[in-house]
Amino acid sequence: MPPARLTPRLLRALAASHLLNRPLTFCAPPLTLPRLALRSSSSSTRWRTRQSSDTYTRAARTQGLKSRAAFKLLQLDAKHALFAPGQTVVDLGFAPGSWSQVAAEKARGGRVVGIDVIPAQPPAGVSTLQGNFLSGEVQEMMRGFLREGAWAGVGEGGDKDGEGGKVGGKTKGRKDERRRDAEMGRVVDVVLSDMSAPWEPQSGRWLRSVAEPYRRMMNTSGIGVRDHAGSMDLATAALAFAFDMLRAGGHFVVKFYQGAEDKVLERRLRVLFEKVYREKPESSRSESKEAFFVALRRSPDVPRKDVLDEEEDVWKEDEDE
Ligand SMILES: C[S@@+](CC[C@H](N)C(=O)[O-])C[C@H]1O[C@@H](n2cnc3c(N)ncnc32)[C@H](O)[C@@H]1O
Repeated sequence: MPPARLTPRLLRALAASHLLNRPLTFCAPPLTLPRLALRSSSSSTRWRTRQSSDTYTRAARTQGLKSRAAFKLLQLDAKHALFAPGQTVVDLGFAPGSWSQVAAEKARGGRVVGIDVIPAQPPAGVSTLQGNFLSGEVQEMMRGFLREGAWAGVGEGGDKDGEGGKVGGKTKGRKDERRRDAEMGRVVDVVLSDMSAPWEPQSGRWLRSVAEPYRRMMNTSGIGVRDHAGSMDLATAALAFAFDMLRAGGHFVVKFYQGAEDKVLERRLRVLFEKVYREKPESSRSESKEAFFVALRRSPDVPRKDVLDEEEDVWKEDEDE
C-alpha cells in the first residue's frame, strides 16, 4: 500500500480517529525499501540473535503476547497483586502492547487506556492514543478521555463500590473517599509506565520492516547517564499524572534506569504511597540497568507540593505559553 499523502482533510480525519481510537497506520513506512537498507548493523544482528534464543521471547510468541515485556508485568503482578476485575488502567508507552494485553485480561470488565508516541495496533479491548506523553495538549486529551463518563452513577445515591445501603465504619469511609476522588477527577486504579526502553515485537508489519523504526527510535543510547536522566524525566511526568489521576488506594508501576537520581524518585513515591518496592523481575535482562518501582496504595490527602515541584507540571506548560 503506498503511503498516504497528508492533506488537510486527511489530517482532520486522523485527528478524529485519535478520539475514536482507531489505529493510525498512516505513519507506517512503505514495506518496500531500497536494497541498501537491508544491510543490518552488527548491534541489530546481535539483538536478533539474542531475541531468537531467549526463553521469554519464545514464550511470548507461543502465548500470543506482543512482546517478552509482558512477563515483567506478570511477574510484578504475581508478587504484588496489582490488578482486579473492573479496574481502569492506564498504560504509558504501551507499544507494542504486551502490558496492555496483560492489563486487559486482569482488569476484565474495566477499561485499559494506552498512549504511545509511535503508532501501534491497539490490543483487543484497549483504547489507545498516539502522541507524546510529555506534551501538555496530549495529556489534556488523555485526562479528558479518562474522566469523561467515568463517574456516572457516583454522587447522589451512587453505589460504585457495590456496597448497597451499608453505612458506618469502613464502608462509609470508603464511600467518602470515592466521592472525594470523583470530585477531584481521580478516576484511575492503576497507572503503568514502561516508557523509554526498546521493545521487541513478535509480529506485525513493523517486525518485517528492515528499517526497524521502533528500535531505532526507542533504543536506549547505551550511555548510562543519558538513559538514566531520560528515564527520570519520563518517570517524573508519569508520577505527576498518577498524582492527579489515581484514586485513593490506587497503584503505580514505573520503569526507570538506575542511577544517582532514582533515590529522589523513590523518596517522592514514599510520600504518596503506603508501600514502595524497587523491583528487578527475573524476566528483565540482567545486563540492562532497567528496574521498576512498584508503589502500592495511594494515600488520599498528600499535598501536591510534597511530591512534585511546580516546574514539573509538564502537562500544564503548554497552557501557559
Ligand atoms: C519498552 S517500550 C514499552 C513496551 C510495552 N510495555 C509492552 O509491553 O509492549 C517503551 C515505549 O515507550 C514509548 N515512549 C517513550 N517515550 C514516550 C513519550 N514521551 N510519550 C509516549 N510514549 C513514549 C516508546 O515509543 C515505546 O514504545
